Amino acid sequence: MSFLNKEICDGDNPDLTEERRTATFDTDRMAQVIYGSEKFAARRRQITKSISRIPALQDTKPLAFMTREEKITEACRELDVLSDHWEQLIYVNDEEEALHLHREVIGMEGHPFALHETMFIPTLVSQASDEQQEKWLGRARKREIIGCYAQTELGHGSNLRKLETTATYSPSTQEFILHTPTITALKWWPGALGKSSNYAIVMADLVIKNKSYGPHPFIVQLRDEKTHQPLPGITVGDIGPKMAFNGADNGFLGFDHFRIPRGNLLMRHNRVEPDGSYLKPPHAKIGYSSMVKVRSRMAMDQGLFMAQALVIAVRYSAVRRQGFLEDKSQEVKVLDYQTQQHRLFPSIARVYAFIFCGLETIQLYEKLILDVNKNGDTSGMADLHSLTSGLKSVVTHFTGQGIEQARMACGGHGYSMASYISEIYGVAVAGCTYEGENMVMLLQCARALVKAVELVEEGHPEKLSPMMAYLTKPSVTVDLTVGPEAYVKIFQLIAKKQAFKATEQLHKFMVAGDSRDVAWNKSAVELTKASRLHTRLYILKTFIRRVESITDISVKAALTDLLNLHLNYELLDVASYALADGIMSSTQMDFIKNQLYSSLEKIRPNAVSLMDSFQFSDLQLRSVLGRRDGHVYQNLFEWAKSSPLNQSEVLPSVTQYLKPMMEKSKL
Ligand SMILES: CC/C=C\C/C=C\C/C=C\CCCC(=O)SCCNC(=O)CCNC(=O)[C@H](O)C(C)(C)COP(=O)(O)OP(=O)(O)OC[C@H]1O[C@@H](n2cnc3c(N)ncnc32)[C@H](O)[C@@H]1OP(=O)(O)O
Ligand SMILES: Cc1cc2nc3c(=O)[nH]c(=O)nc-3n(C[C@H](O)[C@H](O)[C@H](O)COP(=O)(O)OP(=O)(O)OC[C@H]3O[C@@H](n4cnc5c(N)ncnc54)[C@H](O)[C@@H]3O)c2cc1C
Repeated sequence: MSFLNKEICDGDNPDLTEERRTATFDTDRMAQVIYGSEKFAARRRQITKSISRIPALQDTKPLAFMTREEKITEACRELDVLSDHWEQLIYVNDEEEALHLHREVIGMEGHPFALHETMFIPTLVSQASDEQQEKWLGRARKREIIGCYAQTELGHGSNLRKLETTATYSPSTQEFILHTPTITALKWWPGALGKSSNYAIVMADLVIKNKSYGPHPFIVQLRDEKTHQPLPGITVGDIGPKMAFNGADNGFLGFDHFRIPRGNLLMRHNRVEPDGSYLKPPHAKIGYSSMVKVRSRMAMDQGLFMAQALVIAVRYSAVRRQGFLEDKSQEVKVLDYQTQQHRLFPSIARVYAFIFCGLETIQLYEKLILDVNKNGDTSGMADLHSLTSGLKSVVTHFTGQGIEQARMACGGHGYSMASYISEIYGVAVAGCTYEGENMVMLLQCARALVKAVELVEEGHPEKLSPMMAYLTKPSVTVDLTVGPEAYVKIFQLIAKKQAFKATEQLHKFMVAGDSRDVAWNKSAVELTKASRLHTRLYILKTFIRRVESITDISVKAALTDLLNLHLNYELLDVASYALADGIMSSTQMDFIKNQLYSSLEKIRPNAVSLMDSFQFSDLQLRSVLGRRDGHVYQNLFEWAKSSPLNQSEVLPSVTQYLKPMMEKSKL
């Protein structure tokens, strides 16, 4: 059976058209699975179409040829155009639609509202009291003010307990005095802080009567709403160019005894009364919820980053012809090489796997905030924290690897900014650092794992959360031909063994006299390994669950091929653990390899459509190499001709330096 990939156009490169015609599923139906519902997949297409009808958002100068200032100005111009059309384009206050709109129009290099949407508003939603929401949330949602999230300092990012910015309460004036006591206390890194934001959520150490209560969120006005000048007592600016994200003004911020009213401490969960008495929150880490929010989105967002790189690499691989197989009269598409498939297809599988996890964790966060805000129920916080800590670390690491492979899969043209892959890479790998450095977050996940192992060892397996239940599973011999569940069983055994080994090592050091912290550090590499395996098991199980739930037969069949590839690739990747512990035999290893190679062949005819299903417009992709029409050579030549260097035949640098130098050499 052949399904028409909906947007086949007569003028497209025939090599791509051929790929689209031979797909075995409908890309609109696949988009419904990717984006979680028929309704949202259709809304995305509708929004993309509406954007394409706004001339001021088309044909912008390529970002690769712009300076940082030009990028920032261009993002602001686009935001201004969008604000004139906002209500016609999306349902106001729909976060997913707003994200899609921004991704499409402004792209991934950053913009003044990036942190406003992802952290400033969510912090007001989760941390501000009803009265405070009344005062600020409406204004923020209407975009009358621009906010950011200022937590990290020059000297500390990971260890929040050592943040140095203080918010000292003065009962006589009922104000907090914000102060930056040292250079290392300067806020450093917050996105959109440098030049765009006029408000910030500032995380500062709450001090009352000389007692420190740890980091708390405050809403702080930074700039005059009319003039945009920094308020007296505030030093603020941009931290300079970065590896990527250069359309964003990540900033620094210092306070010189800057006073804010008592009502600016966000007080949904804790309070400071006028006399300075402090009311504790229901959970010590509730003030960290905005970080958990972003982490809960990261599997989805990183999946979409990797998807963009793979759309480019897979389309290009289907039009790039080089070398011969059997037929010596025509060169083959490089996508037909097994090595090219092995380079790209496991990442395609991971993209789908990450996105399915993201769909789940985004919902888990929403449920958690409802539970906390409506019923004061914080019981889900620990599990979501450990899950999202592991997940953000694993997905960002593999996304970086996948994007780099996509770049190499495009040969020389992958290295050109025309492919846009380097920018996607730069933006995506920032995720290994922001929202918790990956090692630090893997160790957070390990805390929960060790606790769970200790419960099993102490004879309390009934106290384990469902995610940890596999730690009680007995060793069994597994027949891999049975299907996905057999792979899960082996993965569970591997993950369980590593969790117990790492915990055993930790305990051994403690028994030998080390403090828990020192023993923890001596076991840290083994602990992070346990966290990775635990998280990869979760990803694998989510993938299986999602595929099982699909009703469209052809979509399910295509995703089953991808799932099989994922199962075999993941198991092969961790096979050293399984072999060392005698969980798998070398015969089983050979079986997995053969399964993997045959999965590559099965996926090959659907590769282009599996990536087309993400329905990224050319505007969003910003890749000359990955455009939907597949006319890569013409498009590359036009792009190169448009380079500012090619706008004159002889550059001033030649007239000024090279010519005189060559003349001198003649003498
Ligand atoms: C187009 C562009 C697209 C997308 C991008 C756009 C915008 C986004 C871009 C960038 C955004 C980036 C924003 C940021 O980076 S904001 C700054 C983020 N910073 C961090 O993440 C800091 C990381 N550090 C921490 O989170 C913490 O310091 C810590 C490592 C978790 C340790 O905290 P600490 O207070 O010292 O606690 P511990 O003593 O280690 O643990 C005590 C106890 O508490 C548990 N815990 C910790 N955190 C939480 C939590 N959030 N929820 C629930 N429980 C938590 C911890 O596990 C431990 O529990 P035990 O039972 O083991 O005792
Ligand atoms: C693009 C980008 C955007 C950002 N946006 C924001 C923002 O909007 N708001 C904001 O507040 N911040 C933001 N940040 C800052 C970011 O959250 C921090 O940089 C991040 O949390 C890492 O902290 P750090 O820089 O202190 O790293 P460090 O902790 O100094 O990490 C350095 C090394 O030390 C290791 N290390 C540190 N602690 C431990 C430990 N306990 N055990 C083992 N190893 C350890 C790490 O693994 C790492 O290898 C952004 C950063 C980037 C890159």
